[in-house]
Amino acid sequence: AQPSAPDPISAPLRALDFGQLNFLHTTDTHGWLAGHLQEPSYSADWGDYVSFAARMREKAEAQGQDLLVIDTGDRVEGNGLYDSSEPKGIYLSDILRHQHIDLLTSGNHELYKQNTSEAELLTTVPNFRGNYLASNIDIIHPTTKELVPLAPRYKKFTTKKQGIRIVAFGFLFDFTGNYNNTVVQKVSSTIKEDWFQEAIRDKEVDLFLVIGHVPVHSPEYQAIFKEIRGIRWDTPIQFFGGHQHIRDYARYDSKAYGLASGRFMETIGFASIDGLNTPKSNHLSSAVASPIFKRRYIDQNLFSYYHHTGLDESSFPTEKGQNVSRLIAKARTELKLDQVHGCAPQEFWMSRVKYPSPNSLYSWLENVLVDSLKDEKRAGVPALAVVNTGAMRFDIFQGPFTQDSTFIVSPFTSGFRYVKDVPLAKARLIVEVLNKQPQVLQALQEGDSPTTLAPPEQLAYKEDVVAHTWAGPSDQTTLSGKGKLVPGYTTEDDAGKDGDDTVHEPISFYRVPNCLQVLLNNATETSETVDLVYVDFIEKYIILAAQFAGLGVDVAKESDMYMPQKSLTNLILDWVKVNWKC
Ligand SMILES: Nc1ccn([C@@H]2O[C@H](COP(=O)(O)O)[C@@H](O)[C@H]2O)c(=O)n1
Ligand SMILES: [Zn+2]
Ligand SMILES: [Zn+2]
Repeated sequence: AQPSAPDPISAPLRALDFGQLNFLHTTDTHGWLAGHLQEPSYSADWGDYVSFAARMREKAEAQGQDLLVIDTGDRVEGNGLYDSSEPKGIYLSDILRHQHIDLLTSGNHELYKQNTSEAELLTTVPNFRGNYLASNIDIIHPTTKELVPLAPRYKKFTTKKQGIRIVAFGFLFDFTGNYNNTVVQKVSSTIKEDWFQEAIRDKEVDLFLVIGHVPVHSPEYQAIFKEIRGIRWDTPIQFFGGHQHIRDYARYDSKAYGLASGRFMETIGFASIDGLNTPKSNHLSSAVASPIFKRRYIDQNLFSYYHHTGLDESSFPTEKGQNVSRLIAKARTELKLDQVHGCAPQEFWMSRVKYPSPNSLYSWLENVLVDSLKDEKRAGVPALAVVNTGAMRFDIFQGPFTQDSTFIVSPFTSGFRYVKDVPLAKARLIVEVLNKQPQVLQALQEGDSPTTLAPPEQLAYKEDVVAHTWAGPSDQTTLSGKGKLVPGYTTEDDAGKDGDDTVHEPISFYRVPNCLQVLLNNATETSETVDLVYVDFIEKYIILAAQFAGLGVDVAKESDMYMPQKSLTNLILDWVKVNWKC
C-alpha cells in the first residue's frame, strides 16, 4: 500500500512460542505508523500491523488461547505523520484508532504540552474507551477546570477463551517535565493508595498485568513488583514497559517478567504465558505449577509477519488492515511528506559511529549550527552554543531529505535562548556539568527535571563502546528460513541472547555526550566572554549547571530569546534546502 516501502529481506527467523495467553506490544512509536521507508527490516506499516494482530488473534483463538494487544505510550512526536499536520496529530489519531488495542497508557511525550495531553483526554481515551489506563496521571479538564484522572486507574477483566482473570494497571515513570495542566503522581506513593491496595488484595486474580511507560529495569517497576509480591506471594505478574527505546526483558522472579519493545515501529514485542492457574484450567495449585514466560522481538516487516502467521501475500492482509494502509498513504500525500527538500550526500548516524567523526549526525549538526545559528541583534558577538543530543531523534540516510525527514530528525518546536557576557571558561564548565554530573545527566536523558545536584567528585563519563560484542547466533533455538544476515539488533536480556526473531549481523553502538557545544560568530579559545546560547528545552538544566559552575548570574532572569521564531527543526530544514541540492 505504501508505494515507496522497500521489500523486506529474507533472513533466518526464530519461531514464536504461543501459550495460554499471548501478547503483542508496541511502545515509543512516535508517529512512525507508516513504518520505515528507507529500511527494509522495519518497512511494514500500521495497516500491516492491524492485519498481523488480527491474524495472530485468529491463530491463538483457533487454538483455544487468548491474545492481548498492548501499547505503552510515546505515540506522538517524531514523524511527519504526527508533527506536520495543523493541529498536530489529527491524521495520526485517526489511523491509530483502527488497531484493536486491549490496553494502552500514556508516555511522557503525551504530556510535554497542554494541547497534546488534552488531545489524549478528548480523543485517544474515548477512541479506546475502557482500555486506556492512567494509574498515576491526572489532568485539568479543559472545560470544567477540575483535576480528573486522565483515564481509569485500573481494570479487571476476564479473557475470552481461557477465562484468565486479570487485574491491569497503567503507569508512567516518575516524570516531572510535564506541562502544568497534568499531574504525575510518583509511583512509590501511587502504590500506597487505597484503590491500588484493594486491587492487589483481590483474591480472584490469575494474573496481574502492569503496563507502563516505564523502563523494565527501573526503581518504579521494582517498587510495583515488591508491593504486589508483598501481598500476593505467587500470583504471576507480566509487565510491559518502554521509554528507553531499547529491546529489553527483565526477570523479577520466576513468576514475574517485563518486556520492553524498542522504538519507532521497528519492533513488535511478543510475549506468552503458559501454565497459568485459572478457574477453567486443570493445573494444580499455583504454588506447585510454575507458569512459563516467553518473549520475542519481532522485526516490523512483512517477511516476519508472513512467517509468524504462516500466511502469504494473498492470505495475510485483512480488509481492515489494507484500508488502514490506504489511510496512511492518503495522509502522507495530503501532508506532502514525500516532498524532497534536498539530498543527503551520505549517511549520518546517531550512534553507529564515534562522535566526533565525519559520519556522525552530531558532528554534522555542529556544522549546521556554525553556519546558521545567528541573531541579528547579537551580530559579531562570539557565542558558545549548546544543544542536547536527545534533540536529534534519528539517523539521516543518503538520498532524499523529505518533509517527513524534517520531523524524523528533530521534531521539537524548541527555540533558542542565550545569556550574554559569560566567561568562556565558565561556559565550558557549564557544558562539562551537563555532560558529567550524574543527576543532571540522568534527568536530561529521561526528559525530566533534576532536583538536587550531587557533589562534583561524582562526575563520571565514559566514552566507550556500548557492549555489543555478540558475534552471532550461538543459541539452540531452531531457525527457519535462509538468507544473508542483515545488520540489526542482537539483543541480550535477562533471558539470554535468543530474543530477536530475526538473526542479525551485529551493529556497534557508541555513546554520545549529553550535550554538544560549538563556538559561533568567530569565537575562539581566546575569546574572554561569549553569549551562552542553548535550546530552550535545556534551560532548567542550564540554570542548575550555572549554579554548580558558580556563574553568579540568575540565568532564569537574565536569559532572552536568541534568533526568535527559529526552532532547531526549522534551522536544520533551511540549511538542508541551501546546502544539499539534489
Ligand atoms: N522538547 C523536547 C522534548 C524531548 N526532548 C528529548 O527527548 C527525550 C525524551 O524522549 P523519550 O522518547 O525518550 O521519552 C528527552 O530526554 C530529550 O532528550 C527534547 O530534546 N526536546
Ligand atoms: Zn520515546
Ligand atoms: Zn518516553
